[in-house]
Amino acid sequence: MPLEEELFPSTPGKVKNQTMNRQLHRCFSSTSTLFLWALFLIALTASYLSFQSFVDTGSKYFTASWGGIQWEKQVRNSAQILQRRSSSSPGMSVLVTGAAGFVGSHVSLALKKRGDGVVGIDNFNSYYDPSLKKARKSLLNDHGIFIVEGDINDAKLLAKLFDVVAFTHVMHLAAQAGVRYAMENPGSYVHSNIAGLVNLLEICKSANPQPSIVWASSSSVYGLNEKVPFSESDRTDQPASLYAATKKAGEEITHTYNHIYGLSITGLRFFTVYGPWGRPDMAYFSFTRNILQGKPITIYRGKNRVDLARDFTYIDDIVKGCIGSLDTSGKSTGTGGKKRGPAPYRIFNLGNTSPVTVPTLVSILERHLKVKAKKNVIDMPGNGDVPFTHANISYASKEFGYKPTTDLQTGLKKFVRWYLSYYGYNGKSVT
Ligand SMILES: O=C(O)[C@H]1O[C@H](OP(=O)(O)OP(=O)(O)OC[C@H]2O[C@@H](n3ccc(=O)[nH]c3=O)[C@H](O)[C@@H]2O)[C@H](O)[C@@H](O)[C@H]1O
Repeated sequence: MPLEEELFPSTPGKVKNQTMNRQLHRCFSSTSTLFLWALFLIALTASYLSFQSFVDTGSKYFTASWGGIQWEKQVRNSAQILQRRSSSSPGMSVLVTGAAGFVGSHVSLALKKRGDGVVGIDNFNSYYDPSLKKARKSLLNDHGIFIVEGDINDAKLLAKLFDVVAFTHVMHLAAQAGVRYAMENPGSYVHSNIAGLVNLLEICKSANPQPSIVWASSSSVYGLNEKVPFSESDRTDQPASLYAATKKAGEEITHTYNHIYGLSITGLRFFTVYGPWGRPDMAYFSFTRNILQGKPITIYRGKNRVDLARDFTYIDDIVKGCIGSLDTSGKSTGTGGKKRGPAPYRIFNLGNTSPVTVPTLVSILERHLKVKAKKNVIDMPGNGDVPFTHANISYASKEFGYKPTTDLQTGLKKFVRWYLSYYGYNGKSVT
């Protein structure tokens, strides 16, 4: 009805009829509104209930991805010590975190081969190609090592693992690695290297018996230190990257758990580890891929055109250092989360003691690959890199006879052989 007609009707009778109609209409429309509201509420309740059941199914699925009789059996079998080395050395049962990683997979295999029990945990994140991690996992699986897919931040999962197995040692290698990536994704370093570490230590401190812990720190903690070679007692309070800062924080955090709860702690400062099954994000690996694919490589150069140098350390030497550390770690002293006496707290450099410049690394690769690199040399961007690293290894050598034996030339030859057998000459699938 037009507005004027409603305000000024032409006949009074019409007004009465229209008023009745309007009331009827209002009544009808309020019933239909009610009906619509009821429908809406029913739909809301239904969607809430189906969401709840989705959440339930999800958590059941999550729980089901670990746990259960079969899963526990796999964990127990994998942790079984198969060979005592001597009456004084009964063998270990080791939880290896980051077991599908580069160092983790090598250490796990070496432990298993000499008869120790090994259970792995790895979150298979996509920082680099997870298919390489899956391939390492299947290699370990062939040797009877079970890797649980999970995150070290998952307290329930870690507690369950310690319920099932009384681990004597934890080899903690799970971490967010990479110096320059810390500028892109700082949160991932806090998540794994700080929060994950604390979560793991919380579980270890409450475990009964407490395990001894050996874990991966990094040469990067020396940061802007200029005294060479780097010794464990040198300054480590000038980190050049967030990665280094989180590793340094790890050294302080583990010290606290050693001090308060009597956990035996050994921190290993690895110096640019390389070798077969390595990390695709590292220079030697990405250079190899680019050289073979005919793509240019970027070589950073330090201040005043000085070449950058690293104390590149071959994986087999690092594995020996890890095992030597485990064998000499000594016992944790706490029970029920309470310290009973002082426990060992140690930090070792694991390096090669002979730094090599990045351009030399490239020329060794060119020789092994028989391909010339397309080089693009630029000044080092302010991205967390340090100009050089050089390890003094006398402490590790004294404590457990650490003695690296593979030079860069020999180690890269082994790496290239593995690379070509794994990816082929084109290596197109490498990401
Ligand atoms: O010892 C460690 O604690 C660390 O070692 C490793 O870090 P880095 O020593 O930085 O190794 P890596 O990236 O291979 O660069 C090697 C050299 O190539 C130079 N570099 C690198 C990339 C590039 O494109 N160009 C280049 O010149 C670069 O400037 C550098 O001079 C681990 O990644 C790290 O996780 C940690 O474990």
